[in-house]
Amino acid sequence: MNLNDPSLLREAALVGRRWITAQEGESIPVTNPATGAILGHVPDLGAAETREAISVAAEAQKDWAARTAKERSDILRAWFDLMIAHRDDLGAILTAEQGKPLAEAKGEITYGASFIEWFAEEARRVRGDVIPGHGRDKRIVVLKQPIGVVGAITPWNFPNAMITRKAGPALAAGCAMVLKPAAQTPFSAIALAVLAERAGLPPGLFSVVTGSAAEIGGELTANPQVRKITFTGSTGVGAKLMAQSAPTIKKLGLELGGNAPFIVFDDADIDAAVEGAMIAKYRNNGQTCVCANRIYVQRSIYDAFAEKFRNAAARLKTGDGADDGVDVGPLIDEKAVSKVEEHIADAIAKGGHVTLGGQRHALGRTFFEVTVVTQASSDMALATEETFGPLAALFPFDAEEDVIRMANASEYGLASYFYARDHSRVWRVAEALEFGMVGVNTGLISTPEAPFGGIKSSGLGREGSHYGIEEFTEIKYVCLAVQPH
Ligand SMILES: NC(=O)c1ccc[n+]([C@@H]2O[C@H](COP(=O)([O-])OP(=O)(O)OC[C@H]3O[C@@H](n4cnc5c(N)ncnc54)[C@H](O)[C@@H]3O)[C@@H](O)[C@H]2O)c1
Ligand SMILES: O=C[C@H](O)CS(=O)(=O)O
Repeated sequence: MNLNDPSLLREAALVGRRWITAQEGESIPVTNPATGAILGHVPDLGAAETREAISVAAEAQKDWAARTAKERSDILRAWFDLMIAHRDDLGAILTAEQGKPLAEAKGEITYGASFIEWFAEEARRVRGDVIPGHGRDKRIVVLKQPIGVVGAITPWNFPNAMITRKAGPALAAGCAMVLKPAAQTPFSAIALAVLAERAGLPPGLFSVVTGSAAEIGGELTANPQVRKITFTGSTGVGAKLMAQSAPTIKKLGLELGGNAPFIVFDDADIDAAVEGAMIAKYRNNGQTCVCANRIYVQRSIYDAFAEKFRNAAARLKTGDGADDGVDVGPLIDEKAVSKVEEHIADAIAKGGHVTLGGQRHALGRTFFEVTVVTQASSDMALATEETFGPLAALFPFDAEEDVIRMANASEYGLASYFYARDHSRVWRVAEALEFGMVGVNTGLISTPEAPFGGIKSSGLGREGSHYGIEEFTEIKYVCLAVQPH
């Protein structure tokens, strides 16, 4: 990996005010999923270091909260500027440890940095209220105050943006954060901490603790000094962390699994729908929480859509994300490959037809062919389980009410998409879909300006938008008795 600034790839964890290097004790190798090469090592830390990070964070947060919003905003802005200035290096590190194509990785850096930029602005707009009193001698004031120390746990699929989407609002609100990144992609998180220090973020406010997920997560969820847990990852782990947080009544932010329906109605622009479905399906090799897991196409246009979609998918190039012209990288690990294989085999057994791909890629390792299955049906595993890979399943449907029922028949409620041009249908379907987010005539909806999040088993709370910073504040009601003169 050729970096302009090699110091960004640091084999160390940041625990409070001190860096602990991988050489100082037990360490964990980090590998490139495309080549299997070991990129470096990070320390294998646990509960003791997590406790230290929490304690230092609690102390540092007091002064940070006492600063003006402008002071916090200026430091966040400086962090944003450094992320953009080092975009190429951050992208190279991300591709090396996560596998996505370099262009997509650089895109994630821009997207991730935009949350720091957005919340540098929002920092100055956290407002309370003055409410008319319930008596002539009473005044009601509502204060918005930072919640305090935040525990954060993030996934490997967006190892930069899933962190900044939390750290941005938390720090802007005046909180401190102790982060456990995914074991597969720690270097992206560590590079963010290096740049945060350079931006002038006070020591102790942002820790990156690498090591045992169970031990670090156990301490974050049990320690009473941690007042909020913000988690992005699978629904199963989210539920476990929710239970672990219950004894200390922590505020929760959960960004969990999805199973997005992508619906193409007979009045849609088919070419636009194909373009949107390609993005919604194959971005990050199908490894996003908002991927189109189920593509429903109205029967009268099914064959035309299926042919166009297959031809577009066939043009995607699979390979090492560091190589030019690659559209789709490797899957993160063998477990991910097995999940895709299981969903394909199950679909075939239940009447599905593989019209493209369907096998492990000739490149070996965890590369998998871009795959399209037609004649998909609701009894297939992929209809209810998150595939998290390059498998597109096309379901035919007849009536609008049928596809709404099928789309909503899921434990998940994160993202959904549909293409239609009749404005009454657009309103009817957008209101009927039971999801936190609806893309209408677009397959890409994620942006810091909008509230990202889901309902049902897809989580609690929202990240991004002006709603996002509220998640890191507490409301305090002050009742003032004022004696008449
Ligand atoms: N809703 C969203 O915004 C969003 C975004 C990205 C990914 N996801 C979801 O994340 C999943 C894929 O990511 P993943 O495989 O990293 O998920 P995961 O739940 O396996 O891991 C997520 C994080 O939790 C940690 N973790 C795992 N077990 C833990 C435990 N017992 N205690 C504490 N921490 C623990 C992992 O080390 C990792 O850092 C998919 O379901 C995807 O939909 C959701
Ligand atoms: O995987 C889920 C992320 O939230 C993806 S994105 O925010 O849509 O880029």
